[in-house]
This record gives sequence, C-alpha cells and structure tokens, in this order.
Amino acid sequence: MKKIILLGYMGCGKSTIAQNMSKITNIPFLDLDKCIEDRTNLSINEIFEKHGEIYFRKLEHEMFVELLQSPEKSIIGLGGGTPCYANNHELLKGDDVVSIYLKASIETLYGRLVHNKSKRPLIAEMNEEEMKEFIAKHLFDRSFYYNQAQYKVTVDDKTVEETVQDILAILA
Ligand SMILES: Nc1ncnc2c1ncn2[C@@H]1O[C@H](COP(=O)(O)OP(=O)(O)O)[C@@H](O)[C@H]1O
Ligand SMILES: O=C(O)C1=C[C@@H](OP(=O)(O)O)[C@@H](O)[C@H](O)C1
Ligand SMILES: [Mg+2]
Repeated sequence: MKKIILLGYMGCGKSTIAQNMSKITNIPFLDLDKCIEDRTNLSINEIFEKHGEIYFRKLEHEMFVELLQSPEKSIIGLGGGTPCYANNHELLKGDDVVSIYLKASIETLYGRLVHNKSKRPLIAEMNEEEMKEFIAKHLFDRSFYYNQAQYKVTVDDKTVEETVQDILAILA
C-alpha cells in the first residue's frame, strides 16, 4: 500500500496539509511527531529537554521505519529534520512511497515560525534576528536531503486548499 510522505522545513505546513488532505481523500493521516509523543507519553519539547536531540533522532528513525512497515495506505507528515538523519532520506525512494517536498521560502518560514516557535525546541529560545539567520543557514544545510523527495510543491502564497490540490494533481 502506498505511503504519501510530506517533508520539508519546520513551518512549511506538513502537519496542516497532511491533516487537510486526509479530510478530502479519506486516506488516514499520521504525524510522525505525534506518533513519537503518543509512544513516549512526552511532548517533543520534553524529549529534547530530558533526553537530548540524539535520543529524539533515534526514536524518530525507529518510528518512521515502523510507520513505513505498516500495511495501511496513509499520509505521513514527517518532522522537519526526519530526512536529514539516520539515512532516512533513503527511505523516501521506496517502491511503495510517494515523497513530496513542501518547499517554502525563508520569508514564508520566518513569517509562520516567528509566532509559532514554543513547541519547536530548535528555535524556541531564539530572538527574531537569530531566528531569521538560523532558518536561512539551516534550510541551506538541509536542502540536499529535502531535494531527495520524488516531487516538489512550492507552498509560498498558497492557501492550504491550493497546496492540497497541487499535491492531489501530482498523485492523480
Ligand atoms: N497556506 C498555508 N499552508 C500551511 N500552513 C499554513 C498556511 N498559512 C498559514 N499556515 C500556518 O503555518 C503553520 C504550519 O505549521 P505546521 O502545519 O505545524 O507545519 P510543519 O508540520 O511543517 O512544521 C500552521 O500554524 C498553519 O496554520
Ligand atoms: O526540524 C526539526 O529538526 C524538527 C522539526 C519538528 O517538526 P515540524 O517540522 O513538524 O515542526 C520536530 O520534529 C522537532 O522539533 C525537530
Ligand atoms: Mg509538523
């Protein structure tokens, strides 16, 4: 069964788009971060605080493999870092996988994240200036991995509905 995988930088809309696409298509939706939170009974912030990022990356890899192994068709929203660790990007090319990079500009990401950082431990403590510089550098570092996706959808200046329609057109 096919897995439709949404990837991209924090704030590009993976969780929002996956959820909305699920409503339209009736294909079940899974958010990798939410699966990790449910499994550990800890929030992403708590996992980073108590156990550190390396531990989170290990859990993230294990949970991603587990989701891919389940037989059901599903839409999976990854975390922003998922393709960039533990060779997870290789899993974006599997036979039963359609991977889609939701590509957003630094400006779009900054605009969404600046008021939405508290649940994202990598940026939670940054001031506005630090954050803009961080996003620019981090996105550059990660782009190699994001570009391993089979398809790319630009999300700047699009409504949630427009992005969902663009993805559905790719899948048609
Ligand atoms: N056109 C849009 N598409 C997706 N998200 C949008 C859009 N406009 C505003 N947002 C907001 O941007 C944020 C995206 O966050 P989220 O879906 O959690 O992204 P991710 O899972 O990629 O980090 C949400 O707060 C969402 O409401
Ligand atoms: O980019 C990252 O490394 C992360 C992104 C987050 O997911 P979202 O992209 O859904 O915010 C979450 O997995 C964690 O805070 C780390
Ligand atoms: Mg998310």
